[in-house]
Amino acid sequence: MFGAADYGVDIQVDDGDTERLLSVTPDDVSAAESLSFCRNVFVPLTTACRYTCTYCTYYEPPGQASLLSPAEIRDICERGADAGCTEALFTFGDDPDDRYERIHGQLAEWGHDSIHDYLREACDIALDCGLLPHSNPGDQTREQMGRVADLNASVGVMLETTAEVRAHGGPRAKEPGQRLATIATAGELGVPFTTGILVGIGETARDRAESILAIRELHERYGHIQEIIVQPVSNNDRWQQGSPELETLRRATAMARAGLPAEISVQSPPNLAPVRELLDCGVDDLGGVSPVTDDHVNPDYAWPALRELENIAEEAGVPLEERLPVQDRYAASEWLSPRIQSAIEADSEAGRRYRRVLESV
Ligand SMILES: O=c1nc2n(C[C@H](O)[C@H](O)[C@H](O)CO)c3cc(O)ccc3cc-2c(=O)[nH]1
Ligand SMILES: C[C@H]1O[C@@H](n2cnc3c(N)ncnc32)[C@H](O)[C@@H]1O
Ligand code: MET
Ligand code: SF4
Repeated sequence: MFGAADYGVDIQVDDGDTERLLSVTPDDVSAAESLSFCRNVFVPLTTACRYTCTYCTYYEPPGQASLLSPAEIRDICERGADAGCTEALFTFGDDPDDRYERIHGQLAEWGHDSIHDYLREACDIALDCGLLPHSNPGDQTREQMGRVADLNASVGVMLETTAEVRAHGGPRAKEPGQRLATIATAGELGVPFTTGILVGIGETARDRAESILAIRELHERYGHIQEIIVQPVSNNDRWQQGSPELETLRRATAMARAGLPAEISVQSPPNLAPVRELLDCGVDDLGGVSPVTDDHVNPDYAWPALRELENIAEEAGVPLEERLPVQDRYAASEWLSPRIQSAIEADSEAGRRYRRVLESV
């Protein structure tokens, strides 16, 4: 349990008063009544990336970066569909800049003038294989997101933090302003959205509170945030500064739960976080878990088997529920394009699989 600690963070407001904007006490947060997860395949479209985040081993420099071919995308998606998955997760490097001539040349050869134009084809392949696309291409302009919105069940980008941190520094720095703009764009376009905070990259507790409040504000404006991931940064060959302490993660998770409306799920990734020790802080989702592919962003951290997720839920005394990459409350409304809606409703093997997942909860 929480102990006596007050999880609050003082935020100094403009007029000089100190206001407790995000003050969390044990009474504000309790364990969720169920745990959900989504069966997915991870499709790493390209390892090219305009940024160089210091904790990330995913991106590769221009001479080495790769691009999956349409045949490779289809192969991953078919394996996913065969394993009962419902989601194709397109997570890849942020919009490769002009240093990546080779990648742009390859895209041009395949008839695409941008990575988003190619993502559109990739989503089409996933749908054709019976998977619902969830794309996480990092920062996007309105035009880029608009290019792929109708072929995605949901879209996501980790806010990570509103703070300027050294981990994002250097000549090609990820900027919080641009991340927030991407989340706002999704709201304007009416796209169900996943975001999250990355804990332990040099941000303070106050920065985490501000990040959560920024997400809340955008959700209040657009109503499009379906879940927030509270993700601990993990050690790898490029990042050896360690992961956050359990207590830090507990505070961050509790703060997310208490600071956001109940309809927003709080996700803890079971391959990166000690989920069992976070459940009483309000976690209700275990995110996308793959029976088929690695977590290509954190390849040293294997997905737990379904049996392990069942154990976690059983020990907590709550049901484990499979979900689609879009939350039920967006599923049958104006939030989804006709193409995605008809994929869910289709009288096909995939449509029946989606409805089984929807009806199981
Ligand atoms: O398998 C993963 N899924 C990741 N997901 C997918 C997530 O686990 C769920 O599959 C989605 O929430 C859709 O239901 C992300 C989704 C986002 O929108 C933003 C970031 C991530 C990060 C990961 C990730 O590192 N690994
Ligand atoms: C897919 C998401 O994974 C996160 N990400 C990138 N590198 C790491 C790491 N070492 N540990 C945890 N998360 C990471 C980024 O925030 C990205 O948005
Ligand atoms: C591989 S990282 C995930 C997608 C994107 N490059 C981001 O940082 O948000
Ligand atoms: S975390 Fe995403 S944006 Fe940062 S370097 Fe890795 S792939 Fe690029």
